[in-house]
Amino acid sequence: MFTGGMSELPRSRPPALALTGLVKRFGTKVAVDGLQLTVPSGCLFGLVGPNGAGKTTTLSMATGLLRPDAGRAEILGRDVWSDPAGAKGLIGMLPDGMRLFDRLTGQELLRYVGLLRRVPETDIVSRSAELLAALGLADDANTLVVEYSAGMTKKIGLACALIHAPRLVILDEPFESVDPVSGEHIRTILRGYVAGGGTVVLSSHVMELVESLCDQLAVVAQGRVLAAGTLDQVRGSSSLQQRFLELVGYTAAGEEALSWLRSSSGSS
Ligand SMILES: Nc1ncnc2c1ncn2[C@@H]1O[C@H](COP(=O)(O)OP(=O)(O)OP(=O)(O)O)[C@@H](O)[C@H]1O
Repeated sequence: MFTGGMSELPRSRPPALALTGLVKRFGTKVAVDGLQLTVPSGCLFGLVGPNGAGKTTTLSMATGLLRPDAGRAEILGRDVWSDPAGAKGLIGMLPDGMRLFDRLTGQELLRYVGLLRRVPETDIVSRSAELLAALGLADDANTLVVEYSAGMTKKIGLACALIHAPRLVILDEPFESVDPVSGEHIRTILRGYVAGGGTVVLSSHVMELVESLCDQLAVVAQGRVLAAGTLDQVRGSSSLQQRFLELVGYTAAGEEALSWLRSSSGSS
């Protein structure tokens, strides 16, 4: 279980995110299996794991989108399930496959989210313009979101997660489908946000990205945390990619695997 940094925190400063004994089953499948995770305030925290490890399910429970079968999720000391308004008011989130009101333009969508989050009108205007410019969406501010590409949709979703300047942002694969230039802009935005005291939790499959961006991380597999802590604590003297493969038990496919695919004497 990860507890890095907690002992130095004053009692009055709860962790940004504390997940305790989280469990979620889908039928007989145990997607999240007693997961424990503590994310200190002010860090950029990466959540990595193989496909089906339980990352999305965990983040959905952490953000109040999915009710756990057991366990607790607390955001800055507020229980997500007994104080949903208090907890959700502190976060911005980019869920996996988020459904947006896509018959609005990008600018209209940001205004709508800003109003829901009680951002003053003048701030909505200035923040929307800044976010759209920073994410390379300024030219498409008046395009309907339904017409956005996958990467553009991801970026407008990220802008929606940030417009109210929350204390914690939880982002499920924020770099998926995003081009390298936009990816660099997103990194800059997230670093600046954390430098200003915010906390980011993001999931990703790209180890190099997590290695270059995150201060701390957790490796999740089969619904449990296998390792967590600072980058150096988790990877030791290996690269994160190498350490990840060791932790999740990667074994190379045998010579005979998919031999038909390598054959030059196929039937057609
Ligand atoms: N709604 C659902 N109904 C049934 N099973 C589900 C459901 N959602 C998730 N699962 C199962 O729970 C497990 C964890 O899924 P989850 O989406 O949380 O993994 P993940 O780590 O986010 O995976 P990926 O990296 O592929 O996005 C998987 O075995 C998945 O098949």
